[in-house]
Amino acid sequence: MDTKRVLIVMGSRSDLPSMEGCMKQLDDFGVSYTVRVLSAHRTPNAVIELSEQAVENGVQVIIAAAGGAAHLAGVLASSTPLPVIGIPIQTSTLGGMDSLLSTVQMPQGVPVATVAIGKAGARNAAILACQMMGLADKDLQQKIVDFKKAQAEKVLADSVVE
Ligand SMILES: Nc1c(C(=O)O)ncn1[C@@H]1O[C@H](COP(=O)(O)O)[C@@H](O)[C@H]1O
Repeated sequence: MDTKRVLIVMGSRSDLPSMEGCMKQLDDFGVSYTVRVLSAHRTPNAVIELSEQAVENGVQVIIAAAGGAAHLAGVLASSTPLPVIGIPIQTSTLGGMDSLLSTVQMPQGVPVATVAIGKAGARNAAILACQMMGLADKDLQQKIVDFKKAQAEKVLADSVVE
């Protein structure tokens, strides 16, 4: 099996539309990833097993997305030494504030690096994962440098409104 550097886990297939930007951003940086749909509530044993095996499978960063009572990222973080980035999925009932608080408010000793609610957060999770991996991968780090430069140039080019 090919080693994929990023493991993306989402709580439900209903989260997929919110996650497309995350996958696209990793594609743009040329970073390989695996996507799994598993739930800390519905399939707890499978989530723990996946997390426990992540290091030996060659994973470097885990990205976890869940909505509502979003315990997925925290449960993944409980069973791996790898960094876990949590994406709070936007919800129709509480706007994603439920997802945000249940992802970010981890107890001491089990951090989850939580990004913004929804699609912006999903894209930022991919960028943050690449920044982490860029510490030991100078080519990837250079791609981040180029990306930020291009982004800044675009903002400056569009900066004059009238
Ligand atoms: N928050 C969690 C977890 C978990 O934290 O393990 N598992 C599923 N979910 C979330 O439930 C929402 C509704 O899921 P369904 O659409 O399958 O009912 C999704 O946003 C999912 O991430």
